[in-house]
Amino acid sequence: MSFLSSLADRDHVFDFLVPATSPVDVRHGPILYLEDVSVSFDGFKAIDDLNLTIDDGELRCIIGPNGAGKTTMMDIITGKTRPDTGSVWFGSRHNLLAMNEPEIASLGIGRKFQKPTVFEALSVFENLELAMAADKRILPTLTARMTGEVRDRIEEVLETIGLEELRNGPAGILSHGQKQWLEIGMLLMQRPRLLLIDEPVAGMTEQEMERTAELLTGLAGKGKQSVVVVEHDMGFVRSIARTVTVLHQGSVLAEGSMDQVAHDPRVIEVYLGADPDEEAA
Ligand SMILES: Nc1ncnc2c1ncn2[C@@H]1O[C@H](COP(=O)(O)OP(=O)(O)OP(=O)(O)O)[C@@H](O)[C@H]1O
Repeated sequence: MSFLSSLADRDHVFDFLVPATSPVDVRHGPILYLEDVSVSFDGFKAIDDLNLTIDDGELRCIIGPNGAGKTTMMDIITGKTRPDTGSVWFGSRHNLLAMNEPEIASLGIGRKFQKPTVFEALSVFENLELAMAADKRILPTLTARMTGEVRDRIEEVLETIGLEELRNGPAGILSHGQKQWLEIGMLLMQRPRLLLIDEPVAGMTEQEMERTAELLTGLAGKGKQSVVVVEHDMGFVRSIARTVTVLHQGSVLAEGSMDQVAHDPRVIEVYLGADPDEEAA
């Protein structure tokens, strides 16, 4: 919309009038919208005219070969990398390209990297408590400032991630899978609207993978979170995916149900290999 026509549009809300913390507005569209986004590193186009739309409450899986641009895409959404061109919107109000990383995080976009980074010496409970604290160096319990509201939220999150029984044990003794769930719980403490999760099941046992599938599918939903999962494990993707986006050379090669993309000849050629049923089973 041009500046002049936006002046005439009574519903138009100017960026500078919207406080960074105002709630995400998904009444008229998606929760996340990337349009014609490109970024080059030393002349190499890592993201090339990328278009992506994530609906409110959706659970989307992103797959693609190494170097397809999945991490760079996440970096652009969270403000770590600035694209050369394009636009990135969170709901219809928040222009993410006008914000820095902390501002974007405070809007309710949580990111989980592949490797869990919990505080091993602290208990599971304290890790969740710390995720809520404004000053990460001081546990609220030490200053006797933990409110009932925070305590209730911790209880809720402990139940969601299935670690109630382990609440008082040090996070260091958790299995790899349990650490991943705790870290997801730490993100949930902030009541995010969008979760970006990088390879959640790498290194997990079958049982942990099943539990993670339940956790992620349970988190997604309208009025709850939207979840974007980058994952290489096709069995896991098949078990959780409604819609799969295949990235290749920085743009969307295919999008659809797991079955649709697994049988797409272009996807088979660049990513899945010759036998989609075998690879995607
Ligand atoms: N900061 C950077 N400087 C130079 N090149 C970069 C930078 N970040 C990413 N790239 C390049 O951009 C391309 C896309 O990388 P990216 O890490 O986004 O891919 P990916 O899909 O996440 O891969 P993987 O599945 O291996 O994690 C790669 O060729 C990578 O080498």
